[in-house]
Amino acid sequence: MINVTDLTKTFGKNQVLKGITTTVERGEVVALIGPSGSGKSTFLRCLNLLETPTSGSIVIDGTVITDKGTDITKARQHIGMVFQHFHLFPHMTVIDNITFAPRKVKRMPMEEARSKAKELLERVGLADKADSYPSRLSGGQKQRVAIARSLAMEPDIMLFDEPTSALDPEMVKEVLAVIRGLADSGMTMLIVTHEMRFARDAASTVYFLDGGRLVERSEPASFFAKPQSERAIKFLEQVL
Ligand SMILES: Nc1ncnc2c1ncn2[C@@H]1O[C@H](COP(=O)(O)OP(=O)(O)OP(=O)(O)O)[C@@H](O)[C@H]1O
Repeated sequence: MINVTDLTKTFGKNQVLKGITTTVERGEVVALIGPSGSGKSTFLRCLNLLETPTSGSIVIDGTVITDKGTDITKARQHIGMVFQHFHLFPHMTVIDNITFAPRKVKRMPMEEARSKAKELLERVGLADKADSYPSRLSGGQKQRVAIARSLAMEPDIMLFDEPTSALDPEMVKEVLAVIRGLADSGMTMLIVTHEMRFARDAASTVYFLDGGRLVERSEPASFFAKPQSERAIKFLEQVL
């Protein structure tokens, strides 16, 4: 579904991604872990062209999105992204946040968009918050609205960039439960996370990045039981 070949990204003189090659299958849930600055977010952001790769290629469902002349808006329609800070539209109600893109981009009729939004709110446990404004919600609720808003575009792939890092500990669980539900439903997902337990329990594959390289790519059970590289061993000693 996603084929990445020899992907590099350089900011000024800083080569942040140093040739990443990998394949993500449909339905795979990839947890991206590694030390701060190892390139996890940059890798994720390259997948929906929030960062333009310096070299290499990314092919999603047969479309080379890294070609010059790629229609970025079109490429992004199939990829949802959820950020650490929720980026909700503050002056719109929850339901208007969710219906905005389907109406504007897909030209979905209002009634259909609202009915889909209500289903999504149900799914993330916020059916009673449709008419609230984001400022009235807790961080965990805001993040769940952000997830519903991404899902409203019916993406094939969801990208999560540290979705729980800005949340108080008691809210982490509710957001991870929603993400986990999505994983169980077969959504293809890549998640940059510092939640090792989540990576171990919910991911199908763990990517360990270090210094801009994909150092290990394995099933969580084997990665956490027996990491192969010195760097991963040291990293896990620090975080577990
Ligand atoms: N827009 C940018 N301009 C310049 N440098 C950047 C930019 N984005 C990221 N970097 C640099 O790229 C490197 C990797 O950053 P990235 O955010 O991808 O790492 P990360 O592994 O996600 O780290 P963290 O866990 O701390 O979020 C860092 O040195 C960072 O300063």
